[in-house]
Amino acid sequence: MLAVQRPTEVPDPSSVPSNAPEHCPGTESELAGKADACNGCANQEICASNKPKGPDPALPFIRERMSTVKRKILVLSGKGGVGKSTFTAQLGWAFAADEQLQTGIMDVDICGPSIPTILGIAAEQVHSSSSGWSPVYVQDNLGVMSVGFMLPSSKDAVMWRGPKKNGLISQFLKDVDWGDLDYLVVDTPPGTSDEHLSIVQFLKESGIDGAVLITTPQEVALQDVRREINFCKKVGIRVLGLVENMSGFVCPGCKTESQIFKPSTGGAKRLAEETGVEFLGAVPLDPRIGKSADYGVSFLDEYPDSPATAAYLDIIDRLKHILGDA
Ligand SMILES: Nc1ncnc2c1ncn2[C@@H]1O[C@H](COP(=O)(O)OP(=O)(O)OP(=O)(O)O)[C@@H](O)[C@H]1O
Repeated sequence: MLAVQRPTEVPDPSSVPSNAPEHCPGTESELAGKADACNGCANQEICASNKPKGPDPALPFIRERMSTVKRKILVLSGKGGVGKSTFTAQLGWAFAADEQLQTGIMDVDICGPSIPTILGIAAEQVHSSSSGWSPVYVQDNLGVMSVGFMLPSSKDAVMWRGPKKNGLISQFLKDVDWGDLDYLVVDTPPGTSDEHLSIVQFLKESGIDGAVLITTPQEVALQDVRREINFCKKVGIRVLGLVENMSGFVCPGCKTESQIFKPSTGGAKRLAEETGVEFLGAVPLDPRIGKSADYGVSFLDEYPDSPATAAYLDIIDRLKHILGDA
């Protein structure tokens, strides 16, 4: 009779993928891919491959690189297309509006890296030197590293499996010469996938200050954001707050606000109250946000008097307070 292989130790939560079966031993365990619980799991083949177990050799280099970064913030969303990259870009621009602050944006949305386009640097290339890869600079104090810079064309999608994504994220964290940064904002893919687990695993020692969660008011998006909140709890990331995006339409002519995506269940504010998460604020739907992103210009600078700019700045202010930076 075959011996039943059950993990005897509690796995590190950051090594348990979100789609893992019950009793998953964790990707770092000696039993990864080989325990009974692994049978039928989508990740079994990767886990059972002979990749060396134990601490990743990149960790000391990442720790060294990250030692000059004061704050590391993740931007997460349950669903795609809710405005996560747009928010990341506005956050970067708003931080960089203070000339004293150095900000970096790391775009690990491997399937849809839109940050270079939104920031108007899609045609740029990454250069490497003896001290590592240089970020592409939007302005002196706002640097960007994105998988988008590695693609032959912005239309090319990357279809990489877990280990390759893991390798790229490790390289972004250890080989990019960010220099001294006040803020490193990480734009992640929607949902909770390999990229999220990699980030958590690689930054565990250096510390993540927290995550900002983006959603739209619809119930389908809110349901998915609940999963993100649970993920953050599971892997021990502080949720800095929840942002509701595209939360009402302000007519540029008459300034009347109408609810395009009417929340049927109380929206993000109610969800925040229910889950004990801070509600950071709501950004209205404004077609000029999409236009600014297409032209790669800062919406905050282009439309300083718009309700959406006021909302973004309010949210960012609140975020700074929560971080203890204001
Ligand atoms: N408040 C807003 N008003 C109007 N348009 C918006 C707003 N926020 C974002 N958008 C537009 O919505 C679209 C999706 O935004 P974005 O790419 O930031 O979403 P995302 O969540 O990062 O998507 P993905 O997960 O697919 O990368 C873009 O065209 C963007 O310009």
